[in-house]
Amino acid sequence: MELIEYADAEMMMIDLANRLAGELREALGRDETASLAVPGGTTPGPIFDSLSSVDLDWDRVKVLLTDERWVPEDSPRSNTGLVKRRLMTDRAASATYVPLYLPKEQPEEAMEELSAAVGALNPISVVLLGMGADMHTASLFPGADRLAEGLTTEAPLVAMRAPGAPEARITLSAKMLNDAVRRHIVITGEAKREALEKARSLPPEEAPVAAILKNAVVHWAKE
Ligand SMILES: O=C1O[C@H](COP(=O)(O)O)[C@@H](O)[C@H](O)[C@H]1O
Repeated sequence: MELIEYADAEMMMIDLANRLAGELREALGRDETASLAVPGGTTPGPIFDSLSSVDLDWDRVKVLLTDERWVPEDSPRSNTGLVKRRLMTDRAASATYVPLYLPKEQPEEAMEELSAAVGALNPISVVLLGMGADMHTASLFPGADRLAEGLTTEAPLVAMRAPGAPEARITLSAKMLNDAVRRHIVITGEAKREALEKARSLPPEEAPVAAILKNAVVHWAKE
């Protein structure tokens, strides 16, 4: 794992957006299309704001989430809603969105269809992940019902329900995340920094982020 510390969060978000754009450009130089997986939650909005205006061959880029909460797109909890509002706008509006949600009662009912589309992207060119202070990443939560499956399966996606999460989730598996060509984790604040340090000496069953730290670049700013 490589750790990059930034003087402030605003600078980190801009730098990281530029770095992701550079890696996507590199991928587009190699292949006909490139893919970018991004987190939801409260952290990545400013990265999306910068990235969306970058001059890139966006019509050759596929965008997906690292995980989704099983709620409709118009819910304030929807990660899809966030990505559509803040990333897939401006120049990035011409990218193709690969969904992690379908309007079905439970994620299991959509698993086959979603897995086929997501599995076809393996290896993802660039993955950006967030992390919670509880050491979850994507929707690989400590104490989740299918955490063991999420950490070991060859499948691209796993449905997940966790004690602290109000709705069912769907998440990229650890394998799908680790297969990515480039992998970044973005965190802010002292609590998450402490959680990251703790995770480094714990097994993934207790600290799921530990499963994807190898060869990842962690970007941290105090706030
Ligand atoms: O629920 C989620 O949480 C994590 C961390 O979110 P943050 O609000 O602490 O930044 C996020 O990475 C994940 O994609 C999201 O579904």
